[in-house]
Amino acid sequence: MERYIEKARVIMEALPYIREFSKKTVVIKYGGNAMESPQLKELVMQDIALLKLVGINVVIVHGGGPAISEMMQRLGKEPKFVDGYRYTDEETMEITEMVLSGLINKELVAAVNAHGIKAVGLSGKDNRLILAKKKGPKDIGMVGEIISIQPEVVQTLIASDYVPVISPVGVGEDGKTYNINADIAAGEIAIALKAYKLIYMTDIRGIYEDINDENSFLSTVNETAINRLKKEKKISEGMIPKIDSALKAVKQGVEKVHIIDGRIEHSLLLELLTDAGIGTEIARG
Ligand SMILES: Nc1ncnc2c1ncn2[C@@H]1O[C@H](COP(=O)(O)OP(=O)(O)O)[C@@H](O)[C@H]1O
Ligand SMILES: CC(=O)N[C@@H](CCC(=O)OP(=O)(O)O)C(=O)O
Repeated sequence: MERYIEKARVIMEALPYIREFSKKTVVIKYGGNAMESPQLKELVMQDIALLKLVGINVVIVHGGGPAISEMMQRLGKEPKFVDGYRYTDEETMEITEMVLSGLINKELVAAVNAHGIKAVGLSGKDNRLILAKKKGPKDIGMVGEIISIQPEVVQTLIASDYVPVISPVGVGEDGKTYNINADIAAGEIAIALKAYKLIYMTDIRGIYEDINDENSFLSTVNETAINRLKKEKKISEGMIPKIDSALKAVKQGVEKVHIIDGRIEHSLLLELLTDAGIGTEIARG
């Protein structure tokens, strides 16, 4: 009997967290690297179903960098990155839109639906959710910088109990299609929705002072620490847009921002509904 009571205790550990998060909006940035294993992906979908069923307004913003690179290679194109952004010529933009707004977006929607949860896929083009312009100052092709987020369509879906699943492809005033870094899209969408929490699921435990030293893990960083880490060039590649957008979100009112390891089984449940603080918290101040 004690064994069963212990299980009940574990479930009860979630009660204060369910109370805290119920009816609140939580934006989850689901990175391409954390999508690579089909088994893990299924566990992520289970977590999302549970979070939705306990009353959390889950919004998914997905990436898919590795899948875009793979498709480019299949089509004989070599992926190139500049400061963590994909060099996006016209053809790469077409491939990016097909992979992100087509394959990945629809696959995620179907996977959430398979758990009996209502989900609808959108890209930044739907009702001009992500209005963008060409990013400067370097010419990296059709990479976009966000001008504004028009969150009405997402708010409408949330109000009707859907999980919105968003692909980070933006549209310009010029009608052109822009490739937006998914971390930046997630941060801006969280701000526009006045989300309570923003979680970046990635392929590393969180932020390290020294990426080669397991003992240098940082469970919390604030603006001062982030500025120092950047100045000392301790943050590189894909972590740069993540940390920049995370900090911006914290400064613009998102209550809690976390970077977690999407390779850990049930990382979302651990982060949201248990006492186990996994990952790095981006703190205010
Ligand atoms: N100081 C740091 N701490 C942790 N990760 C870092 C750091 N600097 C750079 N990185 C890199 O950032 C990567 C995560 O970003 P990215 O590859 O863009 O992931 P995702 O596809 O999930 O957005 C890590 O795998 C790591 O190689
Ligand atoms: C401009 C730019 O770099 N866009 C990204 C969009 C996808 C993305 O960000 O995916 P991850 O989160 O999986 O890295 C790209 O083309 O890879």
